Amino acid sequence: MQLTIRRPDDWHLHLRDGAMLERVAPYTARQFKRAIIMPNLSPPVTTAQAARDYKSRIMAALPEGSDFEPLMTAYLTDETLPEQIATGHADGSWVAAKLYPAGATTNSALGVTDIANIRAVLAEMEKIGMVLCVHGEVTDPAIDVFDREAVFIDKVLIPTLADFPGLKVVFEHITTKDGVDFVMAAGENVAATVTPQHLMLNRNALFESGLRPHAYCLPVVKREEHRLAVREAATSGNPKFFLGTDSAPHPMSGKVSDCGCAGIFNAPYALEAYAQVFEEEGVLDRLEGFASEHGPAFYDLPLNEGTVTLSRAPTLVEDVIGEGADALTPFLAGQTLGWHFTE
Ligand SMILES: NC(=O)N[C@@H](CC(=O)O)C(=O)O
Ligand SMILES: [Zn+2]
Ligand SMILES: [Zn+2]
Repeated sequence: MQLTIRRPDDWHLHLRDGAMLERVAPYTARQFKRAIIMPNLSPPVTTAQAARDYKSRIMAALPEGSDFEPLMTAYLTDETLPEQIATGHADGSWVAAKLYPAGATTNSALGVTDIANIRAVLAEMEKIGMVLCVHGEVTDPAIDVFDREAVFIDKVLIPTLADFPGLKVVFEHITTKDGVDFVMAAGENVAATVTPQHLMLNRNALFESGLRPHAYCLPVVKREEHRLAVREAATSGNPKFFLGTDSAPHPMSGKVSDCGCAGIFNAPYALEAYAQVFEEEGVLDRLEGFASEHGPAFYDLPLNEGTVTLSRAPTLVEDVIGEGADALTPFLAGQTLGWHFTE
């Protein structure tokens, strides 16, 4: 049995830089035509020139003959100017801007400390129809880590959309029923991406017979009721929900440590993982919309030409890729998936 779908895109991806970029880019380029490239490098991608330079480094890291297309993003800070964002959008340097609440996740220290500081930027983005990608978690240490997404909706998203009702927002990597309900109730200008891990894991995975650093990402995986709500939304066929892996590689030395980094490296078998979820839900016919159609429609980009094919054959995920301190543990390491990506 084979499943052929229009070539998909990844609407939330970390490719990193330098040697790591060279290692991980081929995995994404193999499965996806385009990806929204997260700007949380160190230092972050805050200028159009930095975005163009980073895009060149990504292109140089692609395998011979690849037609993969990186879609670049701007990292918003308290100092970002509206005209800077608009100019980079108009000249094609970036397609979206990313809001990291300062301190919320990996390399977010220079993010936005208060949404009030970027009001002029948001007004400009609303005017020009530019997408705002959001890491939707509050950073208040008084808020339980499992509640940070839900509180962000009430404290930040709802008031921001009340002020900028036409702003296009992608609520990235949603993890909760609260996130699902919010996106469904919002206007057509609000959508969400969904990762494989938030479809497959609940918070028990963090502690399964011991502490599991490779199941740790942000937003942290939640209770089963939330996983089920996210799964139902992603597989419902609703065009507000689309594929964004949030593949976020960290070397072993970063993951397995006294203070391990957040991030799951799921790029190598991303489509196989999503296909498994859609098959389990009995809606394989909806995978194409989720993976290849809803995202371009929201971003006002053309659908990809061509197809990819998955066959109904086992794929064993390797335990580890590479060696020593630099090794990468892929998502679902050591497990067998029911689908195999062929081309
Ligand atoms: N998702 C993660 O756990 N980590 C991401 C950052 C992010 O997307 O929040 C990373 O860059 O490592
Ligand atoms: Zn994030
Ligand atoms: Zn991310």
